[in-house]
Amino acid sequence: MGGDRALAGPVPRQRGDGLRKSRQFLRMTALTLHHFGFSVTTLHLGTRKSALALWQATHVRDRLLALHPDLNVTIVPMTTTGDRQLSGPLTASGGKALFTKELEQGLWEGRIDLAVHSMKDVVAQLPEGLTIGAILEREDPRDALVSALGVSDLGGLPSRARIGTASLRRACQIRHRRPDLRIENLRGNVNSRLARLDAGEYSAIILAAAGLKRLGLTERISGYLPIDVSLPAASQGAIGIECRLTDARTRALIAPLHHPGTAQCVEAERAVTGALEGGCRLPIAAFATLADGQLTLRALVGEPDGSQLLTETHSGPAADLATTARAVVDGLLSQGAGAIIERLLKDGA
Ligand SMILES: NCc1[nH]cc(CCC(=O)O)c1CC(=O)O
Repeated sequence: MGGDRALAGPVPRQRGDGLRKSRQFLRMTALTLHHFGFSVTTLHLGTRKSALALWQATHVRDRLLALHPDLNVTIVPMTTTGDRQLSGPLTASGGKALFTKELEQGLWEGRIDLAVHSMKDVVAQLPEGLTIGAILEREDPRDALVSALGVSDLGGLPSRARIGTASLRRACQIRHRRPDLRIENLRGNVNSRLARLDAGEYSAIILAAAGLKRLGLTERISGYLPIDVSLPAASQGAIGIECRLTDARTRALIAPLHHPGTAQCVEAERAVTGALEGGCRLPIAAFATLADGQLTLRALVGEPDGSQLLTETHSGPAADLATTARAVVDGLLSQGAGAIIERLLKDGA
């Protein structure tokens, strides 16, 4: 390296040489320090400020430090537009991109190197130049019932009981089984939703089991809604780490956290919601499992009032998950999902 140049004598100085040399100097310094047991690698890890987001960020930091003891990881809590607008239905206020945009801006500008997200909150189409560098092993994907009286399933709730959820997906599936229940809008972070239940506003609320478990609130779960009662949202329970596409160093550092089985399921689920313009403006669910290299994908599109609920399930080799996802989407469309989606998107616009 550089030897040929030295033998060839002085080289005319070129524009950009200085910059290249100082970069090279920094790199050599880092390598030398590393050689003597020092490391100057610091990663800035961006996160939202909710308790769940901070738990997830801390979890990713701790797992990175366990893998790379020399690494510095600085957590950078950021406020997103979505966090500032926590009133009214999510569907009316611009959707879930609002929860990731500021973090993605931070990645773009180099203020952070990683952004930790619930994959459920990550939109189908990532901004240019960014990638999900790792998806962690999924936590419990089910929805959980948290009820004031400890009722553990939908059937045990009294007639006309008030149920808190802001999710069209949850509302549609609950109403399908129990048209008498009164679904009421409930937004906010996990702890504020629990506080409103405790204040007596609802008989029960529905939350992702994953969030409750991560926050050490497992004992608040009155019962788990089975997958065939409440099909989960695409990616529910999975944490993703977003980074710059070209940031090879960061991508290499997080690569060991990647869980390929979870990633395949999440990819199949997101293929369905992506193809159907999903997001949180529609009652739409998608959930995949893997067994012996076979991926089974189930998805659902419904009417918010629960009057219609279309489901489709297909299996195929995990290596060919795009074909399975396509079959599920085509099946839903041939059952009439297109008309439901078109009408709901028009009404919501
Ligand atoms: N929409 C908010 C959100 N995003 C991710 C989770 C739960 C954790 C997860 O799915 O990984 C939650 C809360 C909830 O749905 O109860």
